Amino acid sequence: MQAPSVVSAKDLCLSYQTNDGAVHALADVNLDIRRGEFVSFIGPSGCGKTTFLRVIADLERKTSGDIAINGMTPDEARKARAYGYVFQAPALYPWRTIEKNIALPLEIMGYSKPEQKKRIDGALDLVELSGFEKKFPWQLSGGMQQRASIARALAFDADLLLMDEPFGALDEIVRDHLNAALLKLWSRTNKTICFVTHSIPEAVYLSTKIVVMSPRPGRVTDIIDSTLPKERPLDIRETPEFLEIAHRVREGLRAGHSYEQ
Ligand SMILES: Nc1ncnc2c1ncn2[C@@H]1O[C@H](COP(=O)(O)OP(=O)(O)OP(=O)(O)O)[C@@H](O)[C@H]1O
Repeated sequence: MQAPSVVSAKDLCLSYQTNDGAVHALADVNLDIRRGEFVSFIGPSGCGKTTFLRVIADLERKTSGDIAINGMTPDEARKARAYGYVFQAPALYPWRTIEKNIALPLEIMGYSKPEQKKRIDGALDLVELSGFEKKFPWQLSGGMQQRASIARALAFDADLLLMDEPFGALDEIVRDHLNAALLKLWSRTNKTICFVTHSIPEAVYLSTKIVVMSPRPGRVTDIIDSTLPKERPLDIRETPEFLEIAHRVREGLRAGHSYEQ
């Protein structure tokens, strides 16, 4: 039996109106994401990756077509706190400790102090930052700060995690470590993850499904279901199976690129 649908897009279009005319950020996107999947979105700048996440999060409105999140409209899903959002930069408040940063959205939502504490401790444990709750963001490395932002997104305990290039600004070694940690977190929690990246190895290493996109208009050019096992040590990246998937992603990106003038 198939897992239930978490995100379902049918002929989804979104155009931004600008002084230079309409920008077709998403054109006829059809995509079905099921519970427990790890889906990466990859493509050159401007192909609509962020826009797609923003539509799910109800930060942008579709122009036409349909989008459902857990069977709800984006507006209903936002009110039901159906997802956590992790941005490119950590976006932590420097004057608040790590635990106070994670607590902020929980305070706004009116959780009791003991419930806040339980959720903060649980989220910090998941990103392996227990013991750092009293530190300020500037006392942590870039990678730890990004883990703290992931903890903040996890504190709602939503089934869906939207991650917009969360590790893009980090060096390769830290990124490798966070990729492995994220996979562990994903298999422990069975969350559904939508992850934007520019990196082919990162997309192939993390994903059960890779969505290749191309710009002008932003559209999906290939959807690749990974054949890699769920358990993935970092050296899986040297196996023929891994390289084969990476090759298909690269071909998809190249085909999309030739579309540009
Ligand atoms: N608020 C906006 N108003 C007008 N055009 C926009 C707006 N936001 C995005 N765009 C345009 O829509 C297209 C898709 O942008 P989007 O940010 O979704 O792409 P992306 O694939 O995430 O790019 P990147 O990899 O650079 O983050 C681009 O051409 C962009 O310039």
